[in-house]
Parts: sequence; C-alpha cells; structure tokens
Amino acid sequence: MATAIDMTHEGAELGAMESTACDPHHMPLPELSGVSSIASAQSEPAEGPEQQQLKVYLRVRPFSKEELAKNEDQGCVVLESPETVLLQAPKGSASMKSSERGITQQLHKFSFSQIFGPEVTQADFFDGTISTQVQDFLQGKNALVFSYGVTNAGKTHTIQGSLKDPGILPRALDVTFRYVSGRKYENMDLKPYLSVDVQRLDSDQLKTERNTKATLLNLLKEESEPPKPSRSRSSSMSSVSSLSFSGVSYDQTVDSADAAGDGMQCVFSVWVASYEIYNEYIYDLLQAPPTTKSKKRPALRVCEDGAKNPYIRDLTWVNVQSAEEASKILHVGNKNRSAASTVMNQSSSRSHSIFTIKLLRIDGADIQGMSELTLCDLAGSERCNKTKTFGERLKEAGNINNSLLILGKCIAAMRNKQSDRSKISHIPFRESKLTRLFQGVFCGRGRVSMIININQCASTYDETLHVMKFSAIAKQVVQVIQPRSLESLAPRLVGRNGKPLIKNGVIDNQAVDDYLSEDELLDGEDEADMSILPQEELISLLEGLREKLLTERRKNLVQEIQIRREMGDAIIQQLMEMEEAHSYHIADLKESYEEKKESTMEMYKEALKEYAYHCAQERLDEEYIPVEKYTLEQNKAEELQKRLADLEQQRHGTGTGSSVVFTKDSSTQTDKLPQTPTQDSGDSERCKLLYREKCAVEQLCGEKQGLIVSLEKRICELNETLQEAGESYLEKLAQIQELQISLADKEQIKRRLQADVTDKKAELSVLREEMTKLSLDSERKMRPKRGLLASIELVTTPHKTALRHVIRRSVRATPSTRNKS
Ligand SMILES: Nc1ncnc2c1ncn2[C@@H]1O[C@H](COP(=O)(O)OP(=O)(O)OP(=O)(O)O)[C@@H](O)[C@H]1O
Repeated sequence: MATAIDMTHEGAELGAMESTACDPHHMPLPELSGVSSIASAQSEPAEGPEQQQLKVYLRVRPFSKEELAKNEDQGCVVLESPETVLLQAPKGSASMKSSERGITQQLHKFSFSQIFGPEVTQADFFDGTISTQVQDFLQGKNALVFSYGVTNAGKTHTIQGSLKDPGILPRALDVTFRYVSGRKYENMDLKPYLSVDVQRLDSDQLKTERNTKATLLNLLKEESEPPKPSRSRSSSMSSVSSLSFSGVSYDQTVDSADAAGDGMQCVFSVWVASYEIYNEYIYDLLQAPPTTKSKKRPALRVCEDGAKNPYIRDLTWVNVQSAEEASKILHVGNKNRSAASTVMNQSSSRSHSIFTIKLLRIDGADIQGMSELTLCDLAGSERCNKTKTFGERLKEAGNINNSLLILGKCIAAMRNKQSDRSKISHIPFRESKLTRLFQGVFCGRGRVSMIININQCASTYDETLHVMKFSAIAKQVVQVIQPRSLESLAPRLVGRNGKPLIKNGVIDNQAVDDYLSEDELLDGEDEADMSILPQEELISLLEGLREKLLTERRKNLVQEIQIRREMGDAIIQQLMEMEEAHSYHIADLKESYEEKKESTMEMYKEALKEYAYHCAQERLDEEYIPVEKYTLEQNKAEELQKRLADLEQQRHGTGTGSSVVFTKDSSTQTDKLPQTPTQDSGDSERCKLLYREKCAVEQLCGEKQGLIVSLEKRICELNETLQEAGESYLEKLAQIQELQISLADKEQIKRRLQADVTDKKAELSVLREEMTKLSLDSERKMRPKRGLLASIELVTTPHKTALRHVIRRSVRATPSTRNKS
C-alpha cells in the first residue's frame, strides 16, 4: 500500500508536501499575499490576476545499455497514469533500510502536471510542456523553465538535446524565429538595457556590438563538429549546431506573427545571453574564460534598477537574426563553459547553466514591449540529497549548492505562506543569486514551470526520491500571474548615457523621476549600478560618496587603533602567560634532571660498594676466624673469669683476713705467695692453680683484644682500598667509553676502507676487462699477419726488445757519463 506521508526521516516539511502531492484533486491554494503585492507594485493590472498552480512535469529517461547490464532495472519507478508515479524502494537502498526499521514507507506515490515516460520523443515533450509558455513569450509574457534532477538524469538532454534530436531550447528558438519570420528588426541599435529597459545605441556602440557578435560567431566558423554540452556525459549526446528541424515533427501551433494575426504592425528584435552560476558567482558564458588557472575568471554582479528589478551587470547580450545564429551562440556558451570547467578544475554539473532570450516588439520609434524566456539547466541535486535535508545541516556539510538550497527554501516558503495566510513567513529570494534573479517571475511577472528529470536506476533511488519530494512541494505552489497591458509592459527607452529618451516627441518626465536617487543607490547591501546615472548626478553622488568615504576612513582608523591596542594587550598577556608556563617547564626539567643525576650516583655507589665487598671478602677469606669459634673463646674467658671470682670469694671466706691482691704483673710471683700457718696445703695448691688459670685467661683476653684491634685496623685499610677501587673503577669506565668511541671510529674507517677496496676491485675488474678487450683487439689485429710475416715478426721481436733495453740503458748512462767528463 502506498503511503502519502513520510515525516520522520526527511523531516516534517518534506513529508507534508508529499502527502499533498499525492492528492490529484488538490485544489489551488489562495494566492501569496506578499508575493502578489510585489507583483502588483510593478504595474496596474488590467484585469484580475490569474492564479495557476506551478506546472511540474516529470520526465523519466530510458535505461542505458550499461545500466541494464549492471542490473539497475529493479522496477523502482512505476508509471501509474499520465499524472501519477509510484516509487518502490529497491533492496539495499537507504529508504528500504529505514522502511524495514519501520521509520518510512517502502512505496511513495507522487503526482505531476504531466508525466513523460522513457519512450516520449523530444518533440512530444516540447509540445506537452513548454510550448504554451513559448506562445506566451511571443505574446509578450515572461516565462521561466527549470530542469531539476540528479546528475545524469537527463536535464541537459531535455533542454539542449542533440543535433538530430533537439531539446526544448532549440525548439523554442525555432518557434520564435518562425513567428518573427519576415518581421525581423534587422538593425541591432535597440538593445535590452538593465532589467526591463531598452537602450538606443549610437554609431560607436553599434560598431562595438557588431564586432562582438562577429567575434563570437567566428569562434565557431573553424569548427566542423559542434562541441558537446559541457555537462553531458554521454558521447552520444551533442548540442545543436543548426536548427534545421527538417524531418523533426513538432506541433505547429505558433506560426508567423502575421499569420497569427496579432494585428500590430510591429517588428521584432531577438537578443540572447548565456551565463552560469557556480559557487554563487555569475560567469558570462559569452566571454572567453582565462586560459590559465592563475588568471581569475571575472564574475558578474547582480544589480537593481530604479524599480528594484534585478539584472546582471555587464552581461553580454547578442542580437540574433536566425535560429542558426542563436544556436551558434549557445555553442559558444557551451564551449566556454567546458573550457572554464577544465581550466578552473570545477565540476560543470555543479553549476546552473542559464540561457535567456529577450524579444523586443518595436513599433516605429517606440518599443511596444519586451518579453523574456529563460531556460535554466540546474546543477545536479545529489549533494543536497546526500545530506538528507534542506535545512541548516546542509550548510555544515560544506560544498553545497547554495542556489539549489535557497530555491528549495523559497518554494517551501511560498507553499507555506499560501497554505497558512496568517503565517508571516519570509521568502528568502535574496539569499542566492539564482532566486534573486528570478524573484520577479516567481512573484507574478511571468509563468514558471519545472521539469523534473529522473532515471530509474536502483543505485540512485534515494537521491531520486528526494528529487520527487522536492517536486511535490513545487507542485503545490500557486503562482499569481499579473496580466498587464502591452502599454504598461512597454520598456523605457534610454540613450547612450542611460537617460530616458523622448517618447512620442515628449520627454518622459515620469521616467526621469523614476530613476534612482542617491539613497536608493546606497541602500542596503544591494550592488547598485552607478553607470546608469546622468553625469551631473554622478558628480554630486561622487562628492557625497567621497565625504562618506572620508568619514568612514576616520571611523575605521579610530577603530583600527583601538583594535590594535586591544590586540597588543592581548598579545602581551599571552606572552606573559607563555613565559610563566615556560619557567614552570624549565623548573620541572631541572628537577627531573636532578633526580636522574642522583639516581645515577646511587647506582654508581651501589656498584662500588658491591665491588669493595667482593674485594674485602677475598682478603678476609685468608684470615678468617669463624664467629662461632670467636664466641666459644669469649664464653670460655667469661667462665674462667667467673670461676676466678668464685675462688676469690672462697679465699676471702676461709682466709685469716690478710688480703692478697692478685694483679696481672704479679703472676710471676706466684711462687712467692705468703704462707700462713693456718692454711692447709690443699687450699694453697688450688689457689695457685686458680691463679695460673686466671693469668692464662688474662693473657688470652689480651691476645683477643689485640686481634680485635688488628681487625679494626684491617677494616679501615679495606675501606681505603674500597675507595681506591671505586676511583679506579670510574677511571676504567671512562677508559672503556673512550675505547668504545675509538672503536666506533675505527669501525667507520674500516667500513670506508672496505668500500674503497670494493671500488678498487670494481675498477680493477673494469681495467681487466679493458685489458682483455685490448688484448683481444691486438690479437685480432695480429691475426692477418700469419705465415711468413708472423714468423718474421717473431724473429724480430726479441731483437726489438733487446734493442729497446740497450737504448734505455744508454739514455740512463748518458748524464753520468756527461758528469764524469
Ligand atoms: N529521454 C532520453 N532519451 C534518451 N537518452 C537520454 C534521455 N535523457 C537522457 N538521456 C541520456 O542520458 C545521459 C545523461 O543525460 P544528461 O547529460 O542530459 O544528464 P544531466 O542530468 O544533464 O547530467 P548532468 O547534471 O551531469 O549534466 C546522456 O547520455 C543522455 O543522452
């Protein structure tokens, strides 16, 4: 089941428009109040304004062979009726994925003013679409046609077509020249001027005009083959070089002006211009682009005349006398476009190509009217689609086509405005060059139609769906077209200096009054065209501007000083901050270096200690006394001392009270101990023994003491040795490093020498080869001397050598002989 609403994925706006687009009985919406007011300000309507839904045509191009081979035909586009089409999401497309997730629908239905299938011919397409607009144009009304679609959808094919199968533009030109046939104004002295005016050229201007046209036409004279339209990818496509439609049938609804019986004895002058809008810059396609990238392609400006009608300043307008001439001009444009896109490295499918025809209706000395037919081949819309929105996100996406975005916004705003009249919505016509140029036509000064081109490829389904949604909004826009009398349409005729000329013998005061005031020229951001003002006004304007300039300069200077001061302060502040950060950084570095140094020192110390320990260990091994033994001895000594003390006590307890003092040095006097009469012989013996033992213990203690002292001394010596060893270790370390460096040097020298040796070897082998060659050569030379001659040489050679020796010896001997003499 097809759905009409797709609100989630693409945004509410697009969803809403699709729903309306699906309603074939959708009633025209009320007029755009804001839009119509702009239109009505231009002139007095002779009758009520005509409301018309914007015509949106769909053209589906056939598959190419390559596309069929790639299985692009997956039944994505189904033409239900001449007005409705069904889009079915193919597998793998983003739409299918989102429909599987239940976000969007798989089927989308759209309605159009008319749908043209792949089999429809160019002629039928022209007849079914813009032929009525061309008739309006011939009757003095303006018409604007857009072709919109993704790249490779057939936009250029539809507008320009090929030599054998011309598109709507050459057909429109052909119809125009058939209409004016026999009533052409052959002099080119009346030329479109500014937006809606006509300028009478003087003889000098006329000469320049003729030269410009001749130069342009000469550009194509040499070419046998017409250039392809720059946007067309297909080799099978080429633009028209001649508009002889012999054999091409088309609806002959428009015949010559006479036959149509428009009742006026007027003649027609046809002027054409071709330009492109690329990256919001307008480029004249009838001006040769620069041949090198370094030169800038001159961009044109959009200006406004006194009535605020926009026009492109300095755009080349060329008078054409036939459809052939017009098509040649179209070719020049195509050629310049492709040359520019090559030199400037730009993608031509990202630019809008515009061709405008102006038809002047001349009655004697008066200009009865001027109408304009514009065909606009819009840039490929795929980039916009890829961003999936017409909103702000597009801007962020970068490299977007601003004009396309604003066109979409304008169309949506127009639709919104008419659906809800209470809404005060602004239509952003002025936000892009494209919409600004055609604002007037959108607002009722002409009829707008849109051709939507699509292919049926499955791979571009998502982009195609977006194009369809865009078209659905466009279809809802109701244009309020202002019918105007030919009189009100009559353009002002101006002279060389741009001042209005006498009209019917009377100075057109109204016209003079309508010209721009200084304020109008300087108003807002509009790029005003000063050159249209008379000389005196220009001088006064210039003076005023000079004063303004001076005031502005003064203001700017003050501002600049202030800004510089602020900038200076800011820079100083920044520098100070940087300095502070720097000093912190330096302190940090210092700290970390200190830490590293200390840790390295610790490492060395540890290494030294270890080394010293090892040395000490080695030395101690020789004089080692185990601790156990030492403790045993010490215990023994203590025990003996204890026993001695016990004995002493016993002696005191049993003795007569006379005290005997045992001293170390009295040990020798043991035999001389006093004998008391009361002492028995056993006791005295024991005492003697004890005394001897005590002396022995004392002697042992003394020895041990001496050992301890000697050990301490030894430890001191070892410490000294350790220190010395540490120093020598550092010395050795330094020596090792030096040796390593010298080793590396030697290594390098060795490598260099090896390389030299290799070179020499190579040289040697080359020399050997040369020698071999030379010897072979000499052998070859020797070869004919065979037989008798060879043997003669063999015989003579030893003689020759001997002779050479003799000569050499005599030469060496000569100086000495001379000296002797
Ligand atoms: N109705 C058609 N019948 C036959 N071939 C067509 C039709 N429409 C388009 N083609 C072919 O499809 C190819 C692409 O068409 P075209 O160059 O006009 O696309 P485009 O939309 O202008 O592309 P771009 O935006 O890149 O300029 C061309 O080879 C063209 O001849």
